[in-house]
Amino acid sequence: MKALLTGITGFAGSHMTEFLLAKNVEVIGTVRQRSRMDHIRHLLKDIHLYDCELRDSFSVRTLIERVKPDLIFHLAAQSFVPTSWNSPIDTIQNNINCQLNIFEAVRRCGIDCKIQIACSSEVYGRLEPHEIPIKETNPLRPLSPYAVSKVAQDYLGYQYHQSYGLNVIRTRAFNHSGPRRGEHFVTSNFAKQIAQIEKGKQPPVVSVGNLQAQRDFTDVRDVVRAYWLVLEKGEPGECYNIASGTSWSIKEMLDKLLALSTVEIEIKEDPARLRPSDVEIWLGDYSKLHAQTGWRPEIPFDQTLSDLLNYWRERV
Ligand SMILES: Nc1nc2c(ncn2[C@@H]2O[C@H](COP(=O)(O)OP(=O)(O)O[C@H]3O[C@H](CO)[C@@H](O)[C@H](O)[C@@H]3O)[C@@H](O)[C@H]2O)c(=O)[nH]1
Repeated sequence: MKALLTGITGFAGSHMTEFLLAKNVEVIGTVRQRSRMDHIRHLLKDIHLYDCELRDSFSVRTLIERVKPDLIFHLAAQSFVPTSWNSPIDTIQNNINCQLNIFEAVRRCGIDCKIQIACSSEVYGRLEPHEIPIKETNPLRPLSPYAVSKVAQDYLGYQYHQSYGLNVIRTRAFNHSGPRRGEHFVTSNFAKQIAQIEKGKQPPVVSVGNLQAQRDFTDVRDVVRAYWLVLEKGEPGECYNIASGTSWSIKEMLDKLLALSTVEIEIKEDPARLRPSDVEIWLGDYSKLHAQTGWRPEIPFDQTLSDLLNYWRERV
């Protein structure tokens, strides 16, 4: 079986690759000139990489026609919410165009494959108190340009299934973390700062943004297992939440990281880290995914944070 991964050099992509190789799936990934290989260097001898600019329809079509994948995991995206405030058009164009190029290539080449698209809990946006925990049936009220791009990706997945019968499954992952998490995301950012403080490379002060927000964190290794299971057992055209079903405030998450450290650390709010609007609470209901595939989260959040902090301790 052949799997094509976009975003293979990224955080989720590298974990997805490890998962697929352990299942003896042939892994093919798309890269660009400027892609950094750090996360997949240890896997290079076991995978095939193709230069492909996903925003270019011709490149994507050529690749898909040549590879004829059985499975596509579409993980590439501009995924950092604050970047989408600074340059909304880039996030919107990038996230929508790349996915459309994949869909059009599969459709026009008549390739029979299953496609997982990485949508997001961000599609839900503003919530009413009675809507928690969040089900897939919840209204979508996106609160950032990034979230709007994910709504578009999500609905295009639905529409291509309805219109053309494309075998698309939409996953709405809530926050996820673990080793290799990009340093701009909150868990990784705090863990890296703590690791730097421990080594005396930063004064003993952690800079933070909004600590009141609550997030539902799942380990990335559980998330990629869900990505696999939805293609194996999920219903084409459907969407599935991937969540832990537990919510932590960002302050609670920071306290957990600080408790893993041996040094005294102060906390300081940095106004530049606050956002024009921030989703107050994520708490996902993953019962639909569980009923369809048997998935449930296995790795406790404390383990995720400990693995992440150790990851940074080895790198700073
Ligand atoms: N990044 C960051 N976030 C901070 C900080 N301090 C507080 N926060 C708060 O921590 C929360 C999480 O921020 P991120 O880690 O940047 O993630 P996100 O905006 O929730 O988005 C992530 O999860 C989505 C799924 O729910 C993903 O779709 C998205 O790509 C991303 O992975 C937000 O409420 C943010 O305001 C900080 O210093 N840095």
